[in-house]
Amino acid sequence: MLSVTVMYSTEPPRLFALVPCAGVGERAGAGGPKQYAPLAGRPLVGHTLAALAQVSRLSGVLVVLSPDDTQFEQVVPQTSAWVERVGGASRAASVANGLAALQARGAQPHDWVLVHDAARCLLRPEWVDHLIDACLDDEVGGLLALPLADTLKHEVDGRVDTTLDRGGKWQAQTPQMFRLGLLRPALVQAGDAVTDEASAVEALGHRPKLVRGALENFKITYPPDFELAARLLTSR
Ligand SMILES: Nc1ccn([C@@H]2O[C@H](COP(=O)(O)OP(=O)(O)OP(=O)(O)O)[C@@H](O)[C@H]2O)c(=O)n1
Ligand SMILES: C[C@](O)(CO)[C@H](O)COP(=O)(O)O
Repeated sequence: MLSVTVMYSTEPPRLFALVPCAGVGERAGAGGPKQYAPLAGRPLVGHTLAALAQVSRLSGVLVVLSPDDTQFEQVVPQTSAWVERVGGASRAASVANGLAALQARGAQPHDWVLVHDAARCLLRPEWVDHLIDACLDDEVGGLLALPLADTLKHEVDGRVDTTLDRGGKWQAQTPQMFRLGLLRPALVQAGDAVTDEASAVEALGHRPKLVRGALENFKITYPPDFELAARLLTSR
C-alpha cells in the first residue's frame, strides 16, 4: 500500500467545503455552463451554495471557477463563499487546484474537506451533517453513495451484451469528505484518471466509508434533469 503521512495537529480539525464549478456542461446542452442555468428562481449553483451555507460546522466554502468565468458574481451576487478562478481541464484538476488554494488560505493538512459538485443542487444540509457525523472519527473519510437499485446491463452497439452482477455496487455521490493532507497528494498522484475523490484515495490503498445518500441528491447531467430538479425544488 502506498501511504501518505498526515501530520495531525493538536488543534481540532476544521471542516471546509470545496465546490468544483468550472465545467462546461456539454451533456446538459443548456447553451452554457449548466451551473448558471436558471432553476426554480435561482441559478443552479445558487441552490447548492444555499444548502452548504446552512451547514453550521463548515468553517468556509470555496467555489472553484474556470479562469475565464465572467458569470459567477453576476448571477450569485450575494454569497459568503470564497471564490478562486483556478479550474482545470478536468474535474480532478479543478479539485486539486482548489485544494492548493484552500491551503494557501490557511487550511491545514488535518482539516477535513467536503468536495461537492456544483451540479448537485438538490443537496440538503442534513445529508451533509449525516456524512460529517459518519466520517469525523474515521481514519480515512468517506462519501455519500447509494446502493444500486436496478439490474445492471453491459451494452455493445445499443444491445445488451451481458447482465452484470449488481451485488455490492454503489453509485457515488457527493459530498466526499477527506482530510486535506490525504486528498491533496492522492489527487496529484491520480491525475486526470479519476472521476471522484474517493477513487484517488482508493488508489493509495485506502477504503473510504460508504454513507447512504439520497436519490434526490442526483447530479444535473442531461437535459431532462433540469425539469425534474425544478419540480423537486419548487415542491420543497
Ligand atoms: N473541468 C471541470 C469539469 C467539471 N467541473 C465540475 O464538476 C462537477 C461535476 O462535473 P460534470 O457533471 O461532469 O460537469 P461538466 O463537466 O460541466 O459536464 P459535462 O461533462 O457534461 O461537460 C460540476 O459541478 C462541474 O462544474 C469542474 O469544476 N471542472
Ligand atoms: C464525483 C461524481 O459526482 C460522483 O458520482 C461524478 O463522478 C462526477 O461526474 P463526472 O461526469 O464524472 O464529472
